[in-house]
Amino acid sequence: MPPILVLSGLSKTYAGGHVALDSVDLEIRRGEIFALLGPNGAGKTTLIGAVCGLVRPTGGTITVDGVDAIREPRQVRARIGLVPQELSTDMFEHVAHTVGFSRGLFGKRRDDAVVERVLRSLSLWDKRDAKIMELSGGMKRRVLIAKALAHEPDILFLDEPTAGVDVELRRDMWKLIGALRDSGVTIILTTHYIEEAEEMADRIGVIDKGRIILVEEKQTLLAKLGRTEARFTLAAPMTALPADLADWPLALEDDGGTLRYTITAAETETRGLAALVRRLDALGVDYRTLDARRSSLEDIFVDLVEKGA
Ligand SMILES: Nc1ncnc2c1ncn2[C@@H]1O[C@H](COP(=O)(O)OP(=O)(O)OP(=O)(O)O)[C@@H](O)[C@H]1O
Repeated sequence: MPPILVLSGLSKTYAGGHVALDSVDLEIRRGEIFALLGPNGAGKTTLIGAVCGLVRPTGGTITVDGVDAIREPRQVRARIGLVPQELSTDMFEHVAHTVGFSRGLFGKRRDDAVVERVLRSLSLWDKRDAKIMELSGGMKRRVLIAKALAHEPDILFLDEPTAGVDVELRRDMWKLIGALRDSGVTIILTTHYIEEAEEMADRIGVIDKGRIILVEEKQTLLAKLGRTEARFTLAAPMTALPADLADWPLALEDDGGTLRYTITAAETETRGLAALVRRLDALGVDYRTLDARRSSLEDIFVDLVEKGA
Protein backbone atom coordinates (compact mmCIF):
# COMPACT_ATOMS: atom_id res chain seq x y z
CA MET A 1 0.00 0.00 0.00
CA PRO A 2 1.41 3.45 -0.84
CA PRO A 3 2.33 5.65 2.11
CA ILE A 4 -0.37 8.03 3.32
CA LEU A 5 2.01 10.95 3.70
CA VAL A 6 5.19 11.69 1.75
CA LEU A 7 7.54 14.57 2.50
CA SER A 8 10.21 15.16 -0.07
CA GLY A 9 13.02 17.65 0.29
CA LEU A 10 10.82 19.61 2.70
CA SER A 11 12.58 22.76 3.84
CA LYS A 12 11.70 25.78 5.91
CA THR A 13 13.88 28.79 6.47
CA TYR A 14 12.19 31.34 8.73
CA ALA A 15 12.28 35.03 7.88
CA GLY A 16 15.26 35.66 10.15
CA GLY A 17 17.30 33.09 8.20
CA HIS A 18 16.94 30.21 10.64
CA VAL A 19 16.80 26.85 8.85
CA ALA A 20 14.16 24.90 10.80
CA LEU A 21 13.73 22.09 8.22
CA ASP A 22 16.61 21.09 6.02
CA SER A 23 15.44 18.96 3.09
CA VAL A 24 13.39 16.42 5.02
CA ASP A 25 12.43 13.17 3.28
CA LEU A 26 9.92 11.08 5.18
CA GLU A 27 7.20 8.55 4.38
CA ILE A 28 4.42 7.73 6.81
CA ARG A 29 2.67 4.39 6.43
CA ARG A 30 -1.06 4.05 6.51
CA GLY A 31 -2.34 3.08 9.94
CA GLU A 32 0.92 3.31 11.86
CA ILE A 33 1.88 5.22 14.98
CA PHE A 34 4.97 7.18 14.10
CA ALA A 35 6.85 8.96 16.87
CA LEU A 36 8.98 11.92 15.92
CA LEU A 37 11.65 12.51 18.52
CA GLY A 38 14.07 15.37 18.75
CA PRO A 39 15.55 17.85 21.18
CA ASN A 40 14.05 21.31 21.71
CA GLY A 41 14.09 23.40 18.57
CA ALA A 42 14.80 20.41 16.30
CA GLY A 43 11.97 21.32 13.93
CA LYS A 44 9.15 19.01 15.02
CA THR A 45 6.46 21.67 15.36
CA THR A 46 7.58 23.29 12.11
CA LEU A 47 7.24 19.95 10.33
CA ILE A 48 3.73 19.42 11.68
CA GLY A 49 2.83 23.01 10.86
CA ALA A 50 4.00 22.58 7.27
CA VAL A 51 1.88 19.46 6.75
CA CYS A 52 -1.14 21.12 8.38
CA GLY A 53 -0.84 24.24 6.24
CA LEU A 54 0.12 26.51 9.15
CA VAL A 55 3.73 27.04 8.09
CA ARG A 56 4.65 27.84 4.50
CA PRO A 57 7.53 25.63 3.37
CA THR A 58 10.38 27.30 1.50
CA GLY A 59 11.14 24.15 -0.49
CA GLY A 60 10.12 20.57 -1.20
CA THR A 61 6.78 18.81 -1.48
CA ILE A 62 4.15 17.31 0.82
CA THR A 63 1.80 14.69 -0.58
CA VAL A 64 -1.17 13.31 1.32
CA ASP A 65 -2.65 10.25 -0.35
CA GLY A 66 -1.34 11.43 -3.69
CA VAL A 67 -2.64 15.01 -3.27
CA ASP A 68 -0.17 17.91 -3.24
CA ALA A 69 -0.69 19.62 0.12
CA ILE A 70 0.92 22.88 -0.94
CA ARG A 71 -1.26 23.26 -4.05
CA GLU A 72 -4.44 21.86 -2.52
CA PRO A 73 -4.27 22.92 1.14
CA ARG A 74 -8.01 22.83 1.83
CA GLN A 75 -8.50 19.36 0.41
CA VAL A 76 -5.57 18.06 2.44
CA ARG A 77 -6.48 19.88 5.65
CA ALA A 78 -9.83 18.06 5.68
CA ARG A 79 -7.93 14.76 5.91
CA ILE A 80 -5.78 15.85 8.85
CA GLY A 81 -6.48 16.45 12.52
CA LEU A 82 -4.09 18.38 14.74
CA VAL A 83 -3.93 18.25 18.51
CA PRO A 84 -1.77 21.22 19.38
CA GLN A 85 0.64 21.44 22.27
CA GLU A 86 -1.14 24.24 24.02
CA LEU A 87 -4.68 24.34 25.34
CA SER A 88 -6.05 27.04 23.10
CA THR A 89 -9.70 26.32 23.22
CA ASP A 90 -12.41 28.75 24.27
CA MET A 91 -12.89 28.18 27.98
CA PHE A 92 -16.49 29.48 28.00
CA GLU A 93 -17.63 27.13 25.26
CA HIS A 94 -19.59 23.96 25.92
CA VAL A 95 -17.91 20.67 25.07
CA ALA A 96 -20.30 19.27 22.45
CA HIS A 97 -20.73 22.65 20.80
CA THR A 98 -17.02 23.32 20.41
CA VAL A 99 -16.49 19.84 18.93
CA GLY A 100 -19.39 20.24 16.50
CA PHE A 101 -18.10 23.66 15.55
CA SER A 102 -14.65 22.24 14.73
CA ARG A 103 -16.32 19.83 12.33
CA GLY A 104 -18.01 22.74 10.59
CA LEU A 105 -14.68 24.53 10.14
CA PHE A 106 -13.68 21.81 7.72
CA GLY A 107 -16.80 22.27 5.66
CA LYS A 108 -18.31 19.01 6.87
CA ARG A 109 -22.07 19.00 7.32
CA ARG A 110 -23.42 18.87 10.84
CA ASP A 111 -23.60 15.32 12.12
CA ASP A 112 -24.56 14.90 15.76
CA ALA A 113 -23.98 11.16 15.57
CA VAL A 114 -20.29 11.70 14.74
CA VAL A 115 -19.89 14.21 17.56
CA GLU A 116 -21.55 11.77 19.96
CA ARG A 117 -19.32 8.91 18.81
CA VAL A 118 -16.18 11.00 19.22
CA LEU A 119 -17.20 12.25 22.66
CA ARG A 120 -18.13 8.76 23.82
CA SER A 121 -14.83 7.31 22.58
CA LEU A 122 -13.01 9.91 24.68
CA SER A 123 -15.23 9.41 27.74
CA LEU A 124 -16.52 12.97 27.40
CA TRP A 125 -20.15 12.23 26.63
CA ASP A 126 -21.22 12.86 30.23
CA LYS A 127 -19.52 16.23 30.04
CA ARG A 128 -21.03 17.27 26.74
CA ASP A 129 -22.92 20.21 28.26
CA ALA A 130 -20.13 21.32 30.60
CA LYS A 131 -18.15 24.47 29.98
CA ILE A 132 -14.55 23.69 29.08
CA MET A 133 -13.29 25.81 31.96
CA GLU A 134 -15.08 23.47 34.37
CA LEU A 135 -13.12 20.41 33.23
CA SER A 136 -9.97 18.88 34.67
CA GLY A 137 -6.70 19.25 32.77
CA GLY A 138 -6.92 15.70 31.43
CA MET A 139 -10.45 16.27 30.18
CA LYS A 140 -9.43 19.53 28.51
CA ARG A 141 -6.77 17.63 26.63
CA ARG A 142 -9.33 15.07 25.56
CA VAL A 143 -11.52 17.92 24.29
CA LEU A 144 -8.60 19.00 22.09
CA ILE A 145 -8.42 15.47 20.70
CA ALA A 146 -12.19 15.44 20.18
CA LYS A 147 -11.95 18.71 18.27
CA ALA A 148 -9.19 17.28 16.10
CA LEU A 149 -11.28 14.16 15.38
CA ALA A 150 -14.59 15.91 14.76
CA HIS A 151 -14.14 16.06 10.99
CA GLU A 152 -13.11 12.36 10.86
CA PRO A 153 -9.51 12.81 9.67
CA ASP A 154 -7.39 9.93 8.41
CA ILE A 155 -4.19 11.35 9.86
CA LEU A 156 -3.89 12.71 13.38
CA PHE A 157 -0.95 14.79 14.55
CA LEU A 158 -0.41 14.96 18.28
CA ASP A 159 2.15 17.52 19.36
CA GLU A 160 3.43 16.48 22.80
CA PRO A 161 0.16 14.79 23.77
CA THR A 162 1.12 14.17 27.37
CA ALA A 163 3.37 17.11 28.21
CA GLY A 164 2.86 18.05 31.82
CA VAL A 165 0.29 15.41 32.68
CA ASP A 166 0.64 12.94 35.52
CA VAL A 167 1.69 9.34 35.03
CA GLU A 168 -1.80 7.89 35.33
CA LEU A 169 -3.26 10.27 32.81
CA ARG A 170 -0.35 9.62 30.49
CA ARG A 171 -1.17 5.90 30.54
CA ASP A 172 -4.84 6.64 29.82
CA MET A 173 -3.76 8.81 26.93
CA TRP A 174 -1.57 6.02 25.54
CA LYS A 175 -4.51 3.61 25.63
CA LEU A 176 -6.67 6.12 23.90
CA ILE A 177 -4.13 6.78 21.15
CA GLY A 178 -3.72 3.02 20.67
CA ALA A 179 -7.51 2.69 20.29
CA LEU A 180 -7.53 5.47 17.69
CA ARG A 181 -4.87 3.66 15.70
CA ASP A 182 -6.91 0.47 15.94
CA SER A 183 -9.84 2.36 14.47
CA GLY A 184 -7.72 3.04 11.37
CA VAL A 185 -6.34 6.53 12.03
CA THR A 186 -2.67 7.08 11.14
CA ILE A 187 -0.96 8.79 14.07
CA ILE A 188 2.10 10.97 14.11
CA LEU A 189 3.17 12.20 17.49
CA THR A 190 6.00 14.25 18.83
CA THR A 191 7.20 13.67 22.31
CA HIS A 192 9.95 14.46 24.76
CA TYR A 193 9.10 11.34 26.73
CA ILE A 194 11.11 8.63 25.11
CA GLU A 195 9.17 6.15 27.21
CA GLU A 196 6.08 7.27 25.35
CA ALA A 197 7.61 6.38 21.98
CA GLU A 198 8.94 3.13 23.39
CA GLU A 199 5.49 2.20 24.63
CA MET A 200 3.40 3.17 21.64
CA ALA A 201 5.22 3.75 18.38
CA ASP A 202 5.49 1.31 15.50
CA ARG A 203 8.29 3.37 14.00
CA ILE A 204 10.54 6.08 15.32
CA GLY A 205 12.01 9.05 13.52
CA VAL A 206 14.68 11.24 15.05
CA ILE A 207 15.03 14.85 13.93
CA ASP A 208 17.88 17.10 14.95
CA LYS A 209 18.66 20.59 13.66
CA GLY A 210 16.01 20.28 10.96
CA ARG A 211 17.35 17.01 9.55
CA ILE A 212 15.93 13.53 9.90
CA ILE A 213 18.85 11.53 11.25
CA LEU A 214 17.11 8.19 11.58
CA VAL A 215 13.87 6.38 10.75
CA GLU A 216 13.50 2.83 11.98
CA GLU A 217 11.03 0.25 13.22
CA LYS A 218 11.05 0.56 16.99
CA GLN A 219 11.80 -3.12 17.48
CA THR A 220 14.68 -3.03 15.00
CA LEU A 221 16.08 0.07 16.61
CA LEU A 222 16.03 -1.49 20.04
CA ALA A 223 17.51 -4.73 18.74
CA LYS A 224 20.20 -3.06 16.65
CA LEU A 225 21.36 -0.37 18.98
CA GLY A 226 20.29 -1.79 22.31
CA ARG A 227 22.90 -2.79 24.85
CA THR A 228 22.84 -5.05 27.85
CA GLU A 229 24.85 -4.05 30.86
CA ALA A 230 25.43 -6.21 33.90
CA ARG A 231 27.42 -5.79 37.08
CA PHE A 232 28.57 -8.72 39.19
CA THR A 233 29.56 -7.83 42.75
CA LEU A 234 32.37 -10.29 43.37
CA ALA A 235 32.64 -12.30 46.55
CA ALA A 236 36.41 -11.79 46.43
CA PRO A 237 37.94 -8.81 44.53
CA MET A 238 40.16 -9.59 41.54
CA THR A 239 43.45 -7.87 40.77
CA ALA A 240 43.15 -8.63 37.05
CA LEU A 241 40.74 -10.34 34.69
CA PRO A 242 41.49 -14.08 34.44
CA ALA A 243 42.91 -15.08 31.04
CA ASP A 244 39.96 -17.47 30.61
CA LEU A 245 37.66 -14.46 30.44
CA ALA A 246 39.76 -12.43 28.02
CA ASP A 247 37.33 -13.03 25.13
CA TRP A 248 34.36 -11.62 27.03
CA PRO A 249 33.31 -7.95 27.01
CA LEU A 250 34.26 -7.50 30.65
CA ALA A 251 36.01 -4.89 32.75
CA LEU A 252 36.86 -4.62 36.41
CA GLU A 253 35.55 -1.70 38.45
CA ASP A 254 35.60 -0.59 42.09
CA ASP A 255 39.17 -1.78 42.72
CA GLY A 256 38.36 -5.20 41.32
CA GLY A 257 35.23 -5.62 43.44
CA THR A 258 32.83 -5.40 40.48
CA LEU A 259 32.88 -7.15 37.15
CA ARG A 260 31.14 -5.10 34.47
CA TYR A 261 29.78 -6.69 31.31
CA THR A 262 28.54 -4.62 28.36
CA ILE A 263 27.29 -6.12 25.14
CA THR A 264 25.37 -4.88 22.09
CA ALA A 265 22.20 -6.67 21.09
CA ALA A 266 23.86 -8.01 17.93
CA GLU A 267 26.54 -9.86 19.91
CA THR A 268 24.34 -11.48 22.50
CA GLU A 269 23.79 -14.67 20.53
CA THR A 270 27.28 -15.98 21.14
CA ARG A 271 28.26 -14.15 24.27
CA GLY A 272 24.99 -13.60 26.07
CA LEU A 273 24.61 -13.02 29.78
CA ALA A 274 23.34 -16.54 30.47
CA ALA A 275 26.43 -18.00 28.81
CA LEU A 276 28.65 -15.71 30.86
CA VAL A 277 26.95 -16.81 34.08
CA ARG A 278 27.65 -20.46 33.15
CA ARG A 279 31.24 -19.58 32.30
CA LEU A 280 31.78 -17.83 35.64
CA ASP A 281 30.31 -20.85 37.45
CA ALA A 282 32.61 -23.20 35.56
CA LEU A 283 35.61 -21.05 36.50
CA GLY A 284 34.52 -20.91 40.13
CA VAL A 285 34.12 -17.11 40.12
CA ASP A 286 31.80 -16.39 42.99
CA TYR A 287 29.62 -13.29 43.16
CA ARG A 288 27.09 -11.91 45.62
CA THR A 289 24.78 -9.92 43.39
CA LEU A 290 24.07 -9.47 39.72
CA ASP A 291 22.40 -6.33 38.35
CA ALA A 292 21.50 -6.39 34.69
CA ARG A 293 19.73 -3.85 32.52
CA ARG A 294 18.96 -3.47 28.85
CA SER A 295 19.50 -0.04 27.38
CA SER A 296 16.33 1.79 26.64
CA LEU A 297 15.31 3.87 23.69
CA GLU A 298 16.33 6.82 25.83
CA ASP A 299 19.99 5.72 25.92
CA ILE A 300 19.89 5.15 22.17
CA PHE A 301 18.35 8.55 21.52
CA VAL A 302 20.88 10.40 23.66
CA ASP A 303 23.73 8.59 21.86
CA LEU A 304 22.33 9.47 18.45
CA VAL A 305 21.74 13.14 19.14
CA GLU A 306 25.14 13.50 20.81
CA LYS A 307 26.86 11.91 17.83
CA GLY A 308 24.89 14.09 15.41
CA ALA A 309 25.84 17.25 17.33
N1 LIG B 1 7.99 31.79 13.51
C1 LIG B 1 9.29 31.56 13.66
N2 LIG B 1 10.20 32.49 13.29
C2 LIG B 1 11.53 32.25 13.41
N3 LIG B 1 12.05 31.11 13.92
C3 LIG B 1 11.19 30.17 14.33
C4 LIG B 1 9.77 30.33 14.22
N4 LIG B 1 9.17 29.21 14.69
C5 LIG B 1 10.17 28.39 15.08
N5 LIG B 1 11.38 28.94 14.86
C6 LIG B 1 12.69 28.34 15.13
O1 LIG B 1 12.80 27.16 14.37
C7 LIG B 1 13.43 26.13 15.11
C8 LIG B 1 12.55 24.90 15.15
O2 LIG B 1 11.43 25.18 15.96
P1 LIG B 1 10.28 24.11 16.24
O3 LIG B 1 9.25 24.78 17.07
O4 LIG B 1 9.86 23.51 14.96
O5 LIG B 1 11.08 23.02 17.08
P2 LIG B 1 10.54 21.81 17.96
O6 LIG B 1 11.35 20.64 17.58
O7 LIG B 1 9.06 21.71 17.82
O8 LIG B 1 10.93 22.30 19.41
P3 LIG B 1 10.21 21.98 20.84
O9 LIG B 1 10.51 20.57 21.12
O10 LIG B 1 10.93 22.93 21.74
O11 LIG B 1 8.75 22.29 20.67
C9 LIG B 1 13.73 26.72 16.48
O12 LIG B 1 15.07 27.14 16.50
C10 LIG B 1 12.80 27.90 16.56
O13 LIG B 1 13.35 28.92 17.37
